[in-house]
Amino acid sequence: MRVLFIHADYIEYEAKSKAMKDAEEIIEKKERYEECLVPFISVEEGDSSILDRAVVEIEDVAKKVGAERIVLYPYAHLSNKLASPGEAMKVLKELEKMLSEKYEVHRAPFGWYKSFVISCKGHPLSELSKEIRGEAKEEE
Ligand SMILES: Nc1ncnc2c1ncn2[C@@H]1O[C@H](CO)[C@@H](NC(=O)[C@@H](N)CO)[C@H]1O
Repeated sequence: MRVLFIHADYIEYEAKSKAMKDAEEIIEKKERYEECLVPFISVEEGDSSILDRAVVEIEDVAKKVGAERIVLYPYAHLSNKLASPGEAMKVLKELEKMLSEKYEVHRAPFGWYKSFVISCKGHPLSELSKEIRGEAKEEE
C-alpha cells in the first residue's frame, strides 16, 4: 500500500464523472471536511493481508499530527502494482471500519474522477508518504 498523507485545514471534493462502470453509488457528489488527516491511498495487490499494519501506520500519523478526523481518499496514482478495483474497494471499506473505532472517518467516493481542493497546513509533519508492507517474516 502506498500512502501520501496530508494534514489539512480542509479538503473539499466533487465527484465529476465515473472512472469505471461499477463506480461506487454515491448520495452526495460534493463534500467538505475541516481539520483532517487525508491519506491518499493506492491499494496494492495483496493489501487485504496487511490491514492491521495499515491501521497502525495511519493511526500513528493521526496521533503525531493530532488529527481526530480522517478522510480516506482512494488514489490510483501512487503505485504500478495496483490491486483490482474489487480488492481495493474491500480494503478501503475495511480500513474505514477499523479506523472508526478511534476516529471520525470519512471516505471519498471510489471509482470516480473528482475535483478537489486541499489546504495543507504546512507544518513539518503535514506532508508524509509511506509504503506499508506486511511484517518481515521471521527467518526460520
Ligand atoms: N488500487 C486502487 N487503489 C485506490 N483506488 C483505486 C484503485 N483501483 C481503482 N481505484 C479507484 O478507481 C478510480 C479509477 O482508477 C480511482 N480514481 C482516482 O484515483 C481519482 N483520483 C481519479 O483519478 C479510484 O477512485
